[in-house]
Amino acid sequence: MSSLTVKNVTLKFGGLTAVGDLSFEIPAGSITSIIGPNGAGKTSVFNMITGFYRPTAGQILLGNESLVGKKPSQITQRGLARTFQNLRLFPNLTVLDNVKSGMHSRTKQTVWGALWHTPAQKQEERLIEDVARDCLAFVGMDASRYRIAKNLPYGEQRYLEIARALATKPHVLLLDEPAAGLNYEEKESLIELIKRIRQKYGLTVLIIEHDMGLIHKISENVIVLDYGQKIAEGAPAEVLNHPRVVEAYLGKEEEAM
Ligand SMILES: Nc1ncnc2c1ncn2[C@@H]1O[C@H](COP(=O)(O)OP(=O)(O)OP(=O)(O)O)[C@@H](O)[C@H]1O
Repeated sequence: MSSLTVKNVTLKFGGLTAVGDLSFEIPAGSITSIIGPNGAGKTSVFNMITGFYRPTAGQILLGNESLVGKKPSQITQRGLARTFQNLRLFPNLTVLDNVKSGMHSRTKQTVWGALWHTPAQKQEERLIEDVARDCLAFVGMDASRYRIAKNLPYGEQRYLEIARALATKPHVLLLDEPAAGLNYEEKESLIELIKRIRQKYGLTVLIIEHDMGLIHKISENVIVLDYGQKIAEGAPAEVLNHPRVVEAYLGKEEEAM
């Protein structure tokens, strides 16, 4: 397993610096949260790690390998998987097909094999189905596998995105606001699920969240961004009471009032 390193990373959109000279290291096997007020640059960081945006400057490394310049699919192949703030499911496909759709960047299927249904292709399809069902069972959704994704309750759609990410067999799982829109009980189950994921798959988890209760309960390390800069990092108890962090959040609330 490899650590994930963000080194002096900057991202500019024209004159706007969304992320400025940001550095941090996520130890392999840890659960880390990235927090910060709206517009602080959290999703931009995820988008750079997963190849959706290319940093204007700096390095992003998985172990010793640079991820900068690689496409999202190449980054998935290297073992990083993510979920999105706004769900990106295929709404009209079944739950099972949604999970299988995430796995093709990790399979060896050729176009000919897929067209002619060769024995090797059939065997691979069976394997894909087994892995997809295992991941669904793990998040408690195997019984819903033939339901159409858009008909699921919102909380289950969020779990489905997690199952789809897990099916790519990642080493690093990035969750973008996984608790958004969930009620208290659903959030408590999510905390248990994330802990079980780390325990079972031994992977590194990086979470963007606004829910302080969840951050407190789950994170070993918290990184705080404001205006694209890191303003604090450390254990949740100390970071969440840090004067600059309190000021960043309260300042934003006052501006919004
Ligand atoms: N594609 C883009 N083009 C131009 N500006 C962008 C783009 N994506 C993000 N930004 C800007 O970069 C800054 C950081 O945005 P980002 O979405 O990363 O913040 P965030 O911390 O994830 O916010 P939120 O909590 O609201 O999701 C914001 O000022 C945003 O408007």
